[in-house]
Amino acid sequence: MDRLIAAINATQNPSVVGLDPTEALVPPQVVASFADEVRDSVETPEEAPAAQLAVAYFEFNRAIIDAVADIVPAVKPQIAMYEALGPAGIDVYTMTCEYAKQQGLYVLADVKRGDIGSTAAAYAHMLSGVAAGDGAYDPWNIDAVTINPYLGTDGITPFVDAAKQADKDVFVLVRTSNPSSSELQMLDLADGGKVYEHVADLVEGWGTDSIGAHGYSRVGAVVGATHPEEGAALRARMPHTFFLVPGYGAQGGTAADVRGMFDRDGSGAIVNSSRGIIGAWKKSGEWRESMSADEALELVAATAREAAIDMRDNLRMVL
Ligand SMILES: O=c1ccn([C@@H]2O[C@H](COP(=O)(O)O)[C@@H](O)[C@H]2O)c(=O)[nH]1
Repeated sequence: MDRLIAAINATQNPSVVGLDPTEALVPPQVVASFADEVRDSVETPEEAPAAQLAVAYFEFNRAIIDAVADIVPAVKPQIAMYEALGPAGIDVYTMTCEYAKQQGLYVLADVKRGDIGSTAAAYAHMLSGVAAGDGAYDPWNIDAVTINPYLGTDGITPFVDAAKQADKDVFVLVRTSNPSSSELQMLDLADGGKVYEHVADLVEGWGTDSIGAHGYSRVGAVVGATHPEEGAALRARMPHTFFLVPGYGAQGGTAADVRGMFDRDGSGAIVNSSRGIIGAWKKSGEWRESMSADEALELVAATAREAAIDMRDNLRMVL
């Protein structure tokens, strides 16, 4: 976690931009501008719409990354949006991660893996790469992954081991931001605690032997901005666990809501916003159907930067 904390300190900005493109979030003229190029490159006509969207996602992401790389420490590409497009989407996912790394950003792959140990070990190669001669082939260019703890310790250990080996990090779901999260996470345990509190204790334990120079381990926790009281209680309960805090903006979380998830020094957490930043162009009222694709991308970039600066300034105000 030390590299992430150093990047946060360098930008004085504990926020991460979520790269979650969807067809509705990319200006239509940007998608349309790739029609000819894609028609000539696909093997079957059926592949064309997904391939066209995938190329558009990359240009959209690139415009956003260029617009925010000097003011944010990290990006969080959400793999679901890319997987939905098949192989072309996966290619664009890896291209996006690589491009973000080249711009000096910490790349947090939101992939929410979780499986039995042997399969988790395969998934964990996303962090460690695969053996190639004397070295390793690492096509993903990421710094961290999100993981789901439902399968317990043997589903987590391969990721923690791979993170140690590759000097990377993991973030485990503890108290998620979604409305139904309480169905499981708030269940009472026989000893009087809640399920999410037990998961929190496991996560703190999984990190004990990887505590870095800033006092936080490689094993972080996902704690939703939509649960301010529980988030603050978790901060006290998990002194060595860095938090990834989604749910800011589009899901209703505010800077005041996340204040308690930071430590006394204003460290210990990074807050994500995806739609609030990458979809800011739609709310600006400045988009016109008559714009060219380049003009639309300029609007995307300018509004994303503005939204990222607003978020940074709002967080700074409460820290
Ligand atoms: O508890 C969780 C865990 C993950 N997420 C992910 O974060 C982003 C949030 O997107 P917004 O557009 O800012 O709402 C998205 O990728 C989720 O899958 C989460 O929201 N809550």
